[in-house]
Amino acid sequence: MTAKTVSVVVAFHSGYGHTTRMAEATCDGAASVDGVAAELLTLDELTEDKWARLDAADAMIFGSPTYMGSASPQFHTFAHATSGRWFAQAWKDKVAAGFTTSGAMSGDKLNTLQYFTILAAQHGMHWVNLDLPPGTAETELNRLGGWLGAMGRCPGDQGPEAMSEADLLTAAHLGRRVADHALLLSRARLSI
Ligand SMILES: Cc1cc2nc3c(=O)[nH]c(=O)nc-3n(C[C@H](O)[C@H](O)[C@H](O)COP(=O)(O)O)c2cc1C
Repeated sequence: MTAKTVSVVVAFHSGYGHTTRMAEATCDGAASVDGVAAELLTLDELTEDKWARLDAADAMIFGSPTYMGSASPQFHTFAHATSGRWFAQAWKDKVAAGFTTSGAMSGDKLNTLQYFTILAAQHGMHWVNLDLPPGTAETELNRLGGWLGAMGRCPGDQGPEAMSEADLLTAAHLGRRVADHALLLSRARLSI
């Protein structure tokens, strides 16, 4: 039996490029796993082709900046537009995970990640958390200490080039973890 290539789609919105950097790191992490094809999918404009790529994915990693304590309006528009797929439970048993960026240290990022988990749960998806203990130094993975997903933080007066390397490595770790889980699930299905 030939092993199937598992597909991971990083579905994200970014207003000013900070979340794009997290998305790229997440995608690179997922793509580094053998047997996995990973791609970026921006949610600014939702085309039929993008919906088809999401429908075909084994795993989706949701990404958005935290705006006003939640995901961005563009991400919310995407989430609402999935309601037809929710009605048909078309994404049931796909793997899901998420990441977000903010300007403040907390910035209420947790609320954005919780919003993603509820979206995934409504679709019957399997949420993959971040299995990293909180970092104890600015340079350590998961320095912001989240468990639900990857968090990035960049002060409001700095551009995307100032994103923390530790946060980008944390995002890459999440990408690899999601890819590993999607592979496991895919192989388990093939062996049934
Ligand atoms: C409309 C708006 C609302 C924001 N709300 C928050 C917030 O609630 N908490 C926070 O820490 N930062 C907030 N920020 C800062 C962004 O989260 C931060 O700059 C982030 O890195 C932007 O990511 P992006 O470049 O991908 O859009 C807000 C920024 C904007 C433009």
